[in-house]
Amino acid sequence: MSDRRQLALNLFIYPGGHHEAAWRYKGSAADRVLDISYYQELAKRAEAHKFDAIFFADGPALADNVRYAQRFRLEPITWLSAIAAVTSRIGLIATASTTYMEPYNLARLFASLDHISGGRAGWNIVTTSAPQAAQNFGLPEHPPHGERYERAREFIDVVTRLWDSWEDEALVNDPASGIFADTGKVHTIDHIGKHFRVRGPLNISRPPQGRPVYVQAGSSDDGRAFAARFAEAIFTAHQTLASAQEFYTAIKRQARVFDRSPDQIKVLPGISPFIGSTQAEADRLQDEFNALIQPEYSLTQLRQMIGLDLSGFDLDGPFPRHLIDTQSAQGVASRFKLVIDIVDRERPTIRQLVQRLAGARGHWVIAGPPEKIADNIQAWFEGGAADGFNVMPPWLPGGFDLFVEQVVPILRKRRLFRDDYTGTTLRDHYGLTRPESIFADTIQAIA
Ligand SMILES: Cc1cc2nc3c(=O)[nH]c(=O)nc-3n(C[C@H](O)[C@H](O)[C@H](O)COP(=O)(O)O)c2cc1C
Repeated sequence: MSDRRQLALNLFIYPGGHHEAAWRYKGSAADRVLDISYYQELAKRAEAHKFDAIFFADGPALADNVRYAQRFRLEPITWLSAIAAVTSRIGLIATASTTYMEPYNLARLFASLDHISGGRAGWNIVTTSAPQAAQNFGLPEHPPHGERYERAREFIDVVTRLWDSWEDEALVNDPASGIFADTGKVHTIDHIGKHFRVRGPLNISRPPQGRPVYVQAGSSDDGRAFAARFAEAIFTAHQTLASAQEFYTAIKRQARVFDRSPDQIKVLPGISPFIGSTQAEADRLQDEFNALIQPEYSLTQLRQMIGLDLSGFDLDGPFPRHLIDTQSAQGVASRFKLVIDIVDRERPTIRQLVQRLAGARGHWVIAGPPEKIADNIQAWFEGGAADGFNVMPPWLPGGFDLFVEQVVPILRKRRLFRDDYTGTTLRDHYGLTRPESIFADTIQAIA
């Protein structure tokens, strides 16, 4: 075991891969999009290479561009439960929405996943970026950005206390004495707030990790403040080292305001690598993917990111910067800023912009030989920009195989990534402490 600071590496799984045309690429597993054995194999492979976790994104609505891409997926907790059964060490991170879930339901689901997996669950806390979800939940419209985060803060408070509602020693389960639970250690939470009224306690004992790992993925001002206060791992998208450094420094500084130790927050940007034995080969591979892009799909993606419909515009004409309303970033504020930064920095044509974003929806796409990928990972890791990465293969499974076979050994040789697991839970892998129940040592309990 190395005494050097170690990278955290997650495999972020999109069914066919992260490039928007991945499912059309000859090597992708497009026909296995609903085949659980495919995902079990991927997770086992990530575990064999000692990855920290696998991660599934999610939203409770059908994407409106499903005509052109594999934009649907299994429900993440169900999905990860089936994966938990065939793995033993790898962390399992599922996305679930604070805007479109109830805290009691969510607390049960994640407590169950943590029990089923022996302490490997993580919750990617999102306020949901897809506005069309509102119509599936009887709401006239997607709540505004600030309101979603306000609800999210109350939501976190409720689920935290539900997970804590059983103290660690509350489960006795002793047939000889006939005592199943020490009810002096099982607490109601009696929450009455603006958004929720929840009595508690939870109907299952405390999760093995105490609480699942809190992951957060919003990078707007509200999102950052939320992350600094609650998140233990942060997923984020950056195009440049400078932007990632700014984010990293600001988040760790903000965390101190909440009396939190900066090393209890792992900042994990996305990286989508096209790997070739030479730069020319990697570039060719990326070109092959870009040739499969369908502009109709790309323009819908762009509209979702920046609220601008460019259908009918000349793809090879300049991007019409003057049409952007910088005040209108209601959906995904951070992704909006990222796209505008690319436009201002590179002055691309519309086609060049959509190709930039096709790789991984605004995440960092890098093409090159394995050493170049490893050098860049090391530069971000040692340059105050990242504690690790969400690895986002352009296509699956081949794009992941290349990464673990060619890049991971270099990282290991440089003693930047573990040779083996040293613990069993996701908290162990990330080096996070296990929180005590907030009810520990209190005497108030259920009657
Ligand atoms: C790696 C990564 C994964 C994300 N996954 C999801 C997701 O699964 N569902 C979702 O609604 N938003 C997802 N997001 C978006 C954010 O969680 C957040 O909802 C969105 O960015 C709006 O917040 P913001 O304006 O603070 O950025 C993801 C973001 C990143 C960086």
